[in-house]
Amino acid sequence: MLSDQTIRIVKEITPLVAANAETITRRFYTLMFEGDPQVKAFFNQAHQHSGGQQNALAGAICAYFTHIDNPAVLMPAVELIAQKHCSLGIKPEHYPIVGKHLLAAIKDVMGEGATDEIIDAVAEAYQFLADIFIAREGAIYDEQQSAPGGWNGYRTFIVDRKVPESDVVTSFYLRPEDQGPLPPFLPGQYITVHIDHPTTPTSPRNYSLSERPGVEHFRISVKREERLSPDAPDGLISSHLHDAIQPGHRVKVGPPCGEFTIDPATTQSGRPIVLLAGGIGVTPLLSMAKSIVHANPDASIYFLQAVRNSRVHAFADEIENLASLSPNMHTRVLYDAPLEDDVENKKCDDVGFITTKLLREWTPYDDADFYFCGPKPFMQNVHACLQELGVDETRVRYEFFGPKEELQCPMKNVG
Ligand SMILES: NC(=O)C1=CN([C@@H]2O[C@H](COP(=O)(O)OP(=O)(O)OC[C@H]3O[C@@H](n4cnc5c(N)ncnc54)[C@H](O)[C@@H]3O)[C@@H](O)[C@H]2O)C=CC1
Repeated sequence: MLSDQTIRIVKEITPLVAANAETITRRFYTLMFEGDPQVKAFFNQAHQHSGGQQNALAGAICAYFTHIDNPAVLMPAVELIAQKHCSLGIKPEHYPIVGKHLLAAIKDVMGEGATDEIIDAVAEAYQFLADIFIAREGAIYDEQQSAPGGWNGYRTFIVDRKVPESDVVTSFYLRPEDQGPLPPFLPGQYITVHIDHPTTPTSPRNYSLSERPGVEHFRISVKREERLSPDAPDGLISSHLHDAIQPGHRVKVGPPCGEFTIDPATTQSGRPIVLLAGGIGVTPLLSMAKSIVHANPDASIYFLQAVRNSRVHAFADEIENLASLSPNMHTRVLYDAPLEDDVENKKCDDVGFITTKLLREWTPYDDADFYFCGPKPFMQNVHACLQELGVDETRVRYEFFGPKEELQCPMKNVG
């Protein structure tokens, strides 16, 4: 338990820390990458470059400090972060490194305001949270290792097949080089892929599994992200996967992780499931839909795919084929930038973005569980529509690829 004094001090400094949180986290990453450059390998530099990682950490610190007297409300966020940490191979020995540089960053930013008493309180609070993460991550590593076909760290996989799904999305079918079994996973989970880029040292990347569990391969479906400039880290790995990784090549893969999941068995209850996919956010939702249909062909599923147009529309046939196996699966396709003959050729059901009206008319919104994934503006839009329909937050789940972000006001989704 944290001491009362620590709780009191942390509460007192929370407004000041919140006002300076991003300055603190930017300073923190600078100090850590200078002082302990070996940890840089864990961090996607595209997320550093965009500021997403710094924002996510700032949000996490603010949330923790705000709820310091009731950390139980942080458990969903702890689970999300613990799963990401395990996907990257974060170990107990990394926590003192982070703690040291975080305290130094707080001291730097707060200056003389950071008294010894304050620094001691923050150190105690940090250690308390670190111990929670270390315990949970230890349990996840144990589960991964002991699962049939499971492992810890990296296992070598062979690219078996490479299948274009649209102009921008390509699927990679991966099978273990050792020909051993694959572990079970929950639909919605991601794997970690580590490839050595020929010119640039890079960190591993998470990709959602787009197939259901129980088939003989893992499948990831990767969107080619735009390279903003030749030096920018954005799109470095996705372009390399598209251009250079071919069938027969080896990649290192970390075991399935992630808490944006659905247990197909729960769909036996008859509650409808609404899956709303924006762009490449379709990948975890496709795995969910296939798993549910496999477990319960009669399940009530509403699968909406929002994409720009037919050129970038991945999995159109796969989703239609799936719906043909399931009498209660309803599909809908929205294009917001249709090509000239897309509407005429009935490639989409509607033109535009998702609206409250569409969800009201097409989904059993007063009863269903909602899962959505897509680019941030898409998720903000869906979230606002669901709020307008009065859908309770307990029936709403969504996932950000990469560092956690907020859909609404900061800290709203932490509890
Ligand atoms: N959950 C996550 O964190 C996800 C992040 N992304 C990232 O977002 C970026 C764009 O992804 P793409 O697949 O190219 O998506 P995209 O830009 O093609 O958009 C997909 C669909 O989202 C909807 N959408 C886009 N902007 C909207 C807005 N302002 N309001 C309402 N709806 C909107 C539209 O229906 C659009 O067709 C990529 O960099 C990708 O990595 C993509 C999917 C999931």
